[in-house]
Amino acid sequence: MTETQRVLVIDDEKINLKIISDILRGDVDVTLAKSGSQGIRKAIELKPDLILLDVLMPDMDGFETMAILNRDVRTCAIPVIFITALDDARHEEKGLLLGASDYIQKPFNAEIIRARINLHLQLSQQRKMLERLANIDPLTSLANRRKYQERLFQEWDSALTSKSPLSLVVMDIDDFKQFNDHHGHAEGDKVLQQVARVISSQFQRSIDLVARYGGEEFVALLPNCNKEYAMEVVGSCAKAIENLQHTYHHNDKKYTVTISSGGVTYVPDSSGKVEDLFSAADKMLYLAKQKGKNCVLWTNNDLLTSL
Ligand SMILES: Nc1nc2c(ncn2[C@@H]2O[C@H](COP(=O)(O)OP(=O)(O)OP(=O)(O)O)[C@@H](O)[C@H]2O)c(=O)[nH]1
Repeated sequence: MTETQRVLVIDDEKINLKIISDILRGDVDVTLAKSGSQGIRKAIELKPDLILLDVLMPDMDGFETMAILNRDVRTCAIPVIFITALDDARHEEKGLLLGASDYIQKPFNAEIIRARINLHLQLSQQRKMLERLANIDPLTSLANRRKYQERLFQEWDSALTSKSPLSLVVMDIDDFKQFNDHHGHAEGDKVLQQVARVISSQFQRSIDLVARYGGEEFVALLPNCNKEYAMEVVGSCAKAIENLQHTYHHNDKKYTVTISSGGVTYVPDSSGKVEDLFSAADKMLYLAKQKGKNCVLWTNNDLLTSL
């Protein structure tokens, strides 16, 4: 089922807001704002698929509003269509140069408005689909490494500002080569999918990011999260994965699929480097494997600062 798309209309004249919402009603969700500042607030809050923005408004005009929307990471990707007067070529040009996707002219022509808006909503949908494809691992539907890297930098900066602990854990399936050799790659894929589902169901805070780092390795990035909570969740993941009871025999010994994990909790400061966070967790993972696998090892600031 496709979601109804949302269009935000920003115009100081009530009559224009009414005409446009009458034209669009039924096809899309319409949200109205009667000033630039109100429009910016609603754009941040509702993340519309498209914004229609009047050029001439008192206080903050359309160009200023667009410049603020462009500077904010939460709104800069939302396409904007300027509303201009029919004979206003200079404003059209300035709007397009600022990055507007298109313009519609007053007095309004219902058919042209519908056609233009439908076109831009289609483009917006395609762009979102491409964005999803670029950020999601196709086998497990988890975020991919690219998405994880992007979030890591954002969360590092934000933890640096708020001086809050950032936890990172790397989880790796034990002896997965043996499992593949015994059951075949297709069964191995199914295990990866199940493990991914288990891991993402255990990390329940909406701010946490779980991603497939590559191969049989997963990462979880936990903003504002202390070591105790992070270790508890990772422990639950490990138990739930063992309980899946994927077993096989190798050299007359029975094996069950398990994971080893390495984690770090760190309050970023200017002396630390974001890359060292992963290195510290990965080092813990390495030690967990050395220790005999199926266990969790964790570190904190000390290791990170000595890397
Ligand atoms: N089925 C399947 N296997 C994968 C995928 N990606 C990586 N692998 C396999 O994961 C295995 C990883 O092997 P190793 O790096 O030797 O690690 P391991 O056998 O898990 O050993 P330890 O990490 O030391 O516990 C290899 O056999 C890869 O082929 C995948 O997408 N699907």
